[in-house]
Amino acid sequence: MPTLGHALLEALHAHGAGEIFGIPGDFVLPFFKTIEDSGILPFHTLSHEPAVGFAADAAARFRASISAAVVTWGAGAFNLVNPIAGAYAERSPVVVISGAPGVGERLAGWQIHHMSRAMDTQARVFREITCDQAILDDPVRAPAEIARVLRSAREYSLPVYIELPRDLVGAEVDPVEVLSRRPADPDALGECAEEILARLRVAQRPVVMVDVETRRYGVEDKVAALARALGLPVVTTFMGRGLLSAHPDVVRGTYLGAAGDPAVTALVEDSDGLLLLGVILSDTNFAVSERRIDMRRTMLALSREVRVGHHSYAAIPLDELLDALLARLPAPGAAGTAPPAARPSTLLADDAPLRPSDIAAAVNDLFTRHGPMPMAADMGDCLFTGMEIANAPLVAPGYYAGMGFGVPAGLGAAVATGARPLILVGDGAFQMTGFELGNCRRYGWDPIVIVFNNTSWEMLRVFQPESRFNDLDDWRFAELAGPLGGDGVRVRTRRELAEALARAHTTRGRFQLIEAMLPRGGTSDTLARFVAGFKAARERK
Ligand SMILES: Cc1ncc(Cc2c([C@H](C)O)sc(CCOP(=O)(O)OP(=O)(O)O)c2C)c(N)n1
Ligand SMILES: [Mg+2]
Repeated sequence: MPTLGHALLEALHAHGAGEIFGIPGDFVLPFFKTIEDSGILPFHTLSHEPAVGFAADAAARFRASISAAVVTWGAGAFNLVNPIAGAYAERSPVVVISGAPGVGERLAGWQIHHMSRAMDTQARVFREITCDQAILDDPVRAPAEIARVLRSAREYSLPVYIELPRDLVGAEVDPVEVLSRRPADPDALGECAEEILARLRVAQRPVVMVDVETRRYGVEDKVAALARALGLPVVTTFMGRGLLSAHPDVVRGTYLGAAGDPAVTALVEDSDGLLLLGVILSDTNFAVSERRIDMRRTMLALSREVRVGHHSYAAIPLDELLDALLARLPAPGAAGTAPPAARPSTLLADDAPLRPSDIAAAVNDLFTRHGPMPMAADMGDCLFTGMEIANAPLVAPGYYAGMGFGVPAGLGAAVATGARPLILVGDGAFQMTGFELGNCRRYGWDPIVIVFNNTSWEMLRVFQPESRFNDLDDWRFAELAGPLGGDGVRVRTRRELAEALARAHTTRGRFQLIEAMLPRGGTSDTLARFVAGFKAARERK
């Protein structure tokens, strides 16, 4: 019989986890020992638990599978709350595993170190930001508990919580079985698919909009096949930027309402048959709409439910819905109807001072010459600038909007994809988690990192220009790169940026930090339009 620690690791692997991120502590040392000795999953320690959460979240997004964040009880786990709240908001199935006091210790009656209020306080906190939980305090029940929780993570594409008492890691248990995901009721599935197709057929201007769940459930190819079979255009949401990047013949662009491409905005807002696949109805996706979306003419598949107009079908997994729709259509023939994506802007490499949109142009040129890199963006103007980069795979906190995500997410991308990532991060966000780059050398990661250094919390300044607290000091990040194991360069002009990016691209084995100096008060074109759209939408209310 395997030990509980082994069985849990084997179960993570069997359910699709590809790696573990974590930081040990005395309550989780036995499990970390099992992780290290067993070699069942590669594991990477980072420097602060928020980064562990962000890296695991990004790995889950790029893998379209579960990932694991392993921490100690109390001080470690509570550091994980914010990234897991963000993973819940953006539907990323991170498995949180927290070591915990042993079963015997809990009965001793002491206040145990790392405890905040009570023995179950931590579990109660995580109950609010995970879809399922298990306290593995009984070796007999533990395998079934693990199986149930891991199935929940995969079915709902949401984080789950497992608490592992340190004195049971070596307990003998039965192996964990892999429970199959619960299928839809065939009749309900058929009725739902036929109703959607009937509505799309009578619509004059049907459109498909995709968001994060199409990545989480690995159905981007099926969505592209559906669009081709029906001859429909596909648009992504702000959060869904980078989706279907392998299918440029069907993707018309990203819907940003008043802040986006007017042709894409009209496509969505004039549509009389909007099929929303995995779309989160959030303000960041829709608040800058020039006109409200008519929900009577909208079909929304999200969280294993399908809403058609104002009635809904329960327990309809997104992949099964797509299979049911495709089964009722002729095999997708020719390529989609999207015109070739407009060639993204290219950089005029002259001595003009840098603006954020120049960074997008420089990255577009790099991707055109050498192919796209997996991207991670933080919150801030770097994310809006990212909307101006060609539709390449991108992870970003587009809805939860938590800063600190970018650098750790880029490290998670390096592990999950095995490719060299490009990280876009503002100076404020870099102050939060940028130092995690110090972990690159021991793992051989060599991301290219572009720091948008405007010595400012610029996004806040755009909303409230009169506040002086948005002024940040100049931390001279490029000079910090060397001691952390990378190379850093500060650039001020478009020519310097182009040269630095070319040099970074040919330098492997060390992270490359390009500190782009930007003026306070200047933003990307997209952020300027987004804020104007947000303010206009607020005034309309
Ligand atoms: C963890 C955290 N703290 C605070 C915020 C609020 C906030 C923003 C959002 C609106 O809530 S945007 C922003 C400034 C970002 O500064 P920087 O990284 O330098 O990027 P840029 O200068 O491009 O704005 C803050 C502080 C946040 N989103 N996440
Ligand atoms: Mg800034």
